[in-house]
Parts: sequence; C-alpha cells; structure tokens
Amino acid sequence: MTYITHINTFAALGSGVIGSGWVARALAHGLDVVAWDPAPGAEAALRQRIANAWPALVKQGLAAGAAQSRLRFVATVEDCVRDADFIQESAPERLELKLELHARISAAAKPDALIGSSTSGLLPSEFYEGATHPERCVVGHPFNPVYLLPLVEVVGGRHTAPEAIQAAISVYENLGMRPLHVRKEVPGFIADRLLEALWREALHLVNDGVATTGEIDDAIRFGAGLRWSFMGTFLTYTLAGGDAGMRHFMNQFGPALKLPWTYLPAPELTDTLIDDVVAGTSAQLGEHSIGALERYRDDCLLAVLDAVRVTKARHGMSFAE
Ligand SMILES: NC(=O)C1=CN([C@@H]2O[C@H](COP(=O)(O)OP(=O)(O)OC[C@H]3O[C@@H](n4cnc5c(N)ncnc54)[C@H](O)[C@@H]3O)[C@@H](O)[C@H]2O)C=CC1
Ligand SMILES: C[N+](C)(C)CC(=O)CC(=O)[O-]
Repeated sequence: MTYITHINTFAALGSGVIGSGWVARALAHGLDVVAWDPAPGAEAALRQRIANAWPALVKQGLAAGAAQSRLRFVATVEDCVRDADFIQESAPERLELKLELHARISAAAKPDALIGSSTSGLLPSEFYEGATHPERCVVGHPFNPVYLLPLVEVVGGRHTAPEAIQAAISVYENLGMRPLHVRKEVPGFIADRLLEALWREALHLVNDGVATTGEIDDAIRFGAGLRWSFMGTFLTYTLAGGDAGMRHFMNQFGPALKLPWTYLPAPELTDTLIDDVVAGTSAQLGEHSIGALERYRDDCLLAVLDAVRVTKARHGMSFAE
C-alpha cells in the first residue's frame, strides 16, 4: 500500500494550543488547511492564534503562496477530512474521546490519507482500535510551539504499517520538522518520559520547600537549558568525563545514581548498560575529538547566549530576567 505524501490539503481536528500550532506550520508551508473544533468561538480563537504566530513565521521565512487566508474552518469532522491529503488530530487527551473521534475520522477519510495524532502519551494501539484502515494511523507527537520547534515523535501501533511510518516521516520532514521514530510503543514515548522525570522532581522540590518554582526554572535556564539547545545529555556527559570520555564519567558519577538524588528508581548499572552507553556515545562522537567538540559546544553556547541577550533586549528585558 502507498500513502499520500505529496500534500496539498492538511486537515486539523482540534484547534487548541497544539492544533493551532499545526495549522500555523502547515499554512506557513504553503498548504491549504481545513480545520474543525466543536468549541463555541473556536474559529475566531484559531484565527487569532495564527495571526499571533505569523510574525515569527514571516521572520523564519514563508513558503511560496503561504497565506493565512488559505485556512477554511468547517462544521463537521467529515467535512474536515473528506478531501484531506494528511490528517492531524489534536483533540483533548482522553482515550474514549480519541477512540470515538478516530473511528469517525478514518471512516470519512480517503483510504490512503495518513492520520496522525498529537497525543502526548496515549497508546496508538488503544485509541486507533476502531479505525478504518488502522495501518495508515500513527502518532505524530509535536512540541509546543508546533510552528517553530522541529521535533515530532512518530509512533506506530499494533496495526500500523512500516510504510505508513516512513510516509508520515516524509510528510513531517516536508513540513520542516525533525521526526524521531519511537520504535517501541511505550507510555510517554521518549521526550515526555524525560521531561516528566524532570517535572516530577521539580514538583518534589517545591513540595519539600527546597526551592521556589522561579528558582527551579533559573536552575534550568541558566545552566543545562542553554546547552540542551545544541547538545544532548549523553554527549554533554561524555565531555564531562574529560579526555577519558563516557567510561570515566560512568565510573565517577554512576554511583551517585544510587544515593539517590531523585525520587525516581534508578536503573541497574549493569556492565551491559555501561557498554551500551559507551558504544552509543562513541558513535555520536564519530571522528571528532573531545577538544574539538568542546570548542563546538563553547562556540554554540556563546552564540546562544548572544542570541538570548539580543532578543531579550529587543523585548525590553535585561539578560538576568
Ligand atoms: N499542550 C501541550 O503542551 C501539548 C499537547 N499535546 C497533545 O495535543 C493534544 C491537544 O492538546 P492541547 O492542544 O494542549 O489541548 P487544548 O485544550 O488546548 O485543545 C484541545 C482542543 O480540542 C477541542 N475539542 C474538544 N472536544 C473535541 C473533540 N471531540 N474533537 C476534536 N476536538 C475537540 C477543544 O475545543 C480544544 O480547542 C492532546 O492529545 C495533547 O496530549 C502534544 C504536545 C504538547
Ligand atoms: C505537558 N506535555 C506532556 C503535554 C508536554 C508535551 O507533550 C511536549 C511539550 O511540548 O513539552
């Protein structure tokens, strides 16, 4: 089976925070967009959100023919999806609601139109259970604001065809995104599992009176947050091991996982796990030396710091705010 990957018409169901972000991204890429949301006043709210996002999209660069006027708001699910080449659902995070909605969407859609859900963690095998042609149904989990952040996690369910995953990846790439195929259908996928661990600890810190929410946010935005924009945790910690890299880092800081600093259970640091981590980070290092990556990291940090400073000043803020 082949799926539609050359998209002219993008359908968006649910036009809240995430749905409106998808609409903005699709419009900025020069597509026709059809949207549906059952809430009273949803169309006006959507158009307002798009207008608010548009200056950033103009700055980023619009595709030829991109226009806010290419958005059409319709009255039913069926009108929204009937002629769509690609469908993205961003309805509330409730299993029963998504189950019922996807049965309706998939029954009315073209059989070769891919269907993506923005869910943050519900499992596609569960909420696509009643779908027609479930083999073309995937999760495409985006990050807020959807019109600027590139990451989209692509997850298949029990019935999803491997070709549908590849086709969805190709569609998201054409929308300027950076798809990440989550190969196992696990709750929270990859990114939210990481974010939730941080979030849970942040709430413990507040609950225990250790720090205010502002202090906790400062702990992120003046430290790890700056480097996370260009280097992930594994490679960052490889550099933190000095010239000896990840194996030295694991020897030195691995035992602290058992103290424990967090309220979450730590994984067993088996030889296999350490070897896998070392092998993975070695592959990430490739031909680069630690020194070269340190220069790259520092260069990036300076550029990010400068960008943040200049942007804050433009908005009337000091760097420390
Ligand atoms: N807010 C976030 O940071 C992120 C949310 N998501 C996911 O995106 C989805 C939507 O979340 P948000 O946009 O944050 O929620 P939201 O509450 O901002 O928007 C949900 C929209 O769905 C509409 N709606 C209500 N019943 C509906 C139905 N039966 N069918 C279609 N639409 C319906 C509501 O009127 C509302 O406009 C959820 O699955 C959520 O897990 C994914 C990534 C990030
Ligand atoms: C809070 N959240 C789980 C809905 C967040 C996400 O899913 C991704 C994001 O934008 O942080």
